[in-house]
Amino acid sequence: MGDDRSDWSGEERLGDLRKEIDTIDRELVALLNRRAKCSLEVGETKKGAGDCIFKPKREMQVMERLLVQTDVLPEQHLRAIYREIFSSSRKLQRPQRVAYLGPEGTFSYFAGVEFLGHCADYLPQNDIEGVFRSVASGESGLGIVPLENSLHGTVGQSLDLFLRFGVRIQSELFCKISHNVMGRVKDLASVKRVYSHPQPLAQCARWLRSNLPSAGLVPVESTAAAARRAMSDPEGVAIGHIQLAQLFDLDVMVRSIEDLPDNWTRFVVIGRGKETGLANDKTSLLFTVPDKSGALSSMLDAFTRHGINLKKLESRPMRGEKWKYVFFVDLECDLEHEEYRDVMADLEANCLTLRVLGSYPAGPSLDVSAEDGAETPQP
Ligand SMILES: O=C(O)C(=O)C[C@]1(C(=O)O)C=C[C@@H](O)C=C1
Repeated sequence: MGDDRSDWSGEERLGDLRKEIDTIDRELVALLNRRAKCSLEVGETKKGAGDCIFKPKREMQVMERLLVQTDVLPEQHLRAIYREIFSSSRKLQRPQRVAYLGPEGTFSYFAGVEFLGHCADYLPQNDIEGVFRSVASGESGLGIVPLENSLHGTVGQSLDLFLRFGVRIQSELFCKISHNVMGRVKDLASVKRVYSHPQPLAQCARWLRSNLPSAGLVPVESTAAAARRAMSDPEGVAIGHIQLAQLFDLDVMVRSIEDLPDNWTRFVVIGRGKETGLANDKTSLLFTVPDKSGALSSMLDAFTRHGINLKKLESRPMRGEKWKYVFFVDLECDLEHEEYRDVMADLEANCLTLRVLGSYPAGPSLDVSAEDGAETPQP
């Protein structure tokens, strides 16, 4: 009974292991502080040189090196730990606000936290224009905006805002979007109202028709606003991100109700700075061409001549000039790197105007639809 020798040795072993963990934790905190001091010095150097704080390519290189080294610690855990180390490091160098399409609980919010960590100060904006404005004015150091969706295509508003604001793309990320039914209703049969943003309502239309045919669909300005409505409606549910349930104290009633499950949104992080030095993977450009036969194809030929892969080509109306268009392209190269100087000259010779929106590393794929967030392979 209580004095079994094997229990005693088990307790001794536990005591020893806890002592070992305490020692390791002391060493870890000492090392984290050493790292933080280094980061502060890096920050001072950058301030002197007018350089930007957020260096996504450098963060990815550090991460890749560490992943090779990891042993029992799974990749996903190491990534989560380092996301927060980088987040703290950036904040130590310069407290940075991150503007996003609010309120707290939207997919933009979760994309931001999943990518930039919890140490940043997230500043909700009423619309995407507010995000661009906040970054361009210097109120926020960074902003996060949706650029395109794998099922619904380009977010035209985001592209158009690049024409009005002189901000640059610093990084990209791909987020898996999934929708859930949440509320304080005892069962589906008692649901009278379904609140959500029009897009999730459309993306779940088939499921709603089959499972809640007599409930009224109530479009609201965001999925977070829907969760707020569901909180005070005993016969209403919200559709949105699963973490809204925790934020608004709702029960998750049904998970992943989207009609097409492979739903990804590409977000970009915008800022005012330009990362220098490290060769990036992608470049986004906007350009205009003369209104004459072959003008666009001579631009495309220039990409072909230099062996540059075009990932995306989109045209948008030019502001204030009807029936004239501006072209947005994503290229698989770092056009701002010195080795592309001649290519840039060639491109400039073939267009009317050309603006580099940013060179940045190819983004990770994050399953922000998961309860605790997780990395998944590229779609
Ligand atoms: O290497 C830098 O430029 C740093 O500022 C350091 C550091 C880091 O903590 O490792 C911090 C922020 C950058 O986004 C990249 C890396």
